[in-house]
Amino acid sequence: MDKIVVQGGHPLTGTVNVEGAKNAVLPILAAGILASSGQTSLTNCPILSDVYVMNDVLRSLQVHADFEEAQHQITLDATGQLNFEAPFEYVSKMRASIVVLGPLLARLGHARVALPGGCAIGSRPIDIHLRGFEAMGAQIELHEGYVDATAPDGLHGAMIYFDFPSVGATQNIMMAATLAAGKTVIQNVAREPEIIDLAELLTEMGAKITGAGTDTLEIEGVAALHGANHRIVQDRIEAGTFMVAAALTKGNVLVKDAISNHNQPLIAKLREMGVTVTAEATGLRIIGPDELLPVEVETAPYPGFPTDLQPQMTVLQLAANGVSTLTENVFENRFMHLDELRRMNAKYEIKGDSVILHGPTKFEGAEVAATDLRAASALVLAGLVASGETVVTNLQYLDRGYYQLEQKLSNLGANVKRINDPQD
Ligand SMILES: CC(=O)N[C@H]1[C@@H](OP(=O)(O)OP(=O)(O)OC[C@H]2O[C@@H](n3ccc(=O)[nH]c3=O)[C@H](O)[C@@H]2O)O[C@H](CO)[C@@H](O)[C@@H]1O
Ligand SMILES: C=C(OP(=O)(O)O)C(=O)O
Repeated sequence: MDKIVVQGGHPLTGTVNVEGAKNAVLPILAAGILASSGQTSLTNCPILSDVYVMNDVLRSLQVHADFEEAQHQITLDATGQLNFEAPFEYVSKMRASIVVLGPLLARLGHARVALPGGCAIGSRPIDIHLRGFEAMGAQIELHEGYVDATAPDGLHGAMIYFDFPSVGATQNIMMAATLAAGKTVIQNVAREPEIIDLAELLTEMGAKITGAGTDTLEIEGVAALHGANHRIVQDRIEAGTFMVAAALTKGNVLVKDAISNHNQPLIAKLREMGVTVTAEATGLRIIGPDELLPVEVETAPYPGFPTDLQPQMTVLQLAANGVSTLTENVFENRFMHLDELRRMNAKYEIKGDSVILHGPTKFEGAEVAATDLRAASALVLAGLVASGETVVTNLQYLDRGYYQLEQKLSNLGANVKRINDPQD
């Protein structure tokens, strides 16, 4: 099993590159299913285990998926006879594979997709997705662990209101609506940059979509979509992770190509904590202060503070000089990294959805295990400022969303190594 070993105490300096966004490329790969003619060519694709899993899901559906890693390019061909079933074997490896349901149903009139389970951060139901498909005329049955969705006469446009601006439901229903008969209006949708990226790809494929990035989407169905070329948007969560790391280590880092508009809530909180954040021509420069100030943070759907930066942010708050709070409003169980940080000398109390974090923490190196993707990066970050050696295990989570994190951090001057220990 691989481990990351960090010797703390080195400020980060230099320039770091950011990959294409995991959360953009996954639904965009699923959108490739919709192209009944031509190939879809995607550039700036990140080399992540989740991307390999999504390619395998597509291949199980008879979509040809070719990943040229050296070019960060994936070419999809969905022009052949497609299979309508995404089996448990693949879906169980990655929740996000549920976004193939909308494209399959729209293209084939039938989709059978294994029900994704919950995960460490929450139970993550898909009721909003399913109510959306039903409003568009689909019949949904749940049996033997599968969602069976049929619309033999095709989907029709509908007025849909989401109880919560779910990212995945917005993507799934938007994709299904591109080929539905008539107009679909979806209110209270997610506004994340990854939704805009997907809408841009779909538009390049011939879809008629307005309102991406606002709380209402309008989609006029078309008869067919074709392949297109698209560059995946930069990963704002990876960028944000490096921004936090720079601030934490009193570093001076240029996060290349980071899009400041996509990380406004983080930038605002970093500035409140005394961090210098400057937009430069080629990215965002982060300079950490000698003393971090405590701050209150609440996660919320975009444009609120992203839940996917919450674990990393708690590390920064624990390092701040005073008492900070963090309220997690998106997932019901996303504080598991704190149990591990406690082993590194963190002091905190959880009260319902909030945690009170007592800084300043003198982090002490320890052996800690990641419980999910962002917990993994948060533990590596804590190691950067801990005394002695920190060993982070369960790196299968890290590999879902970070490409060569240890390499990028050591290029910035950190003492971080990834080692393979065959004894484990
Ligand atoms: C691959 C991907 O893009 N993943 C992101 C996506 O996940 P994902 O699309 O799964 O997140 P959602 O926005 O759907 O979920 C947010 C909340 O809504 C709840 N919910 C969602 C759907 C539903 O039908 N019913 C329901 O109750 C979930 O349990 C959760 O508590 O957005 C999350 C919220 O920003 C991010 O943390 C994930 O990194
Ligand atoms: C929670 C995340 O991803 P997923 O929805 O794929 O589990 C994440 O990227 O932090």
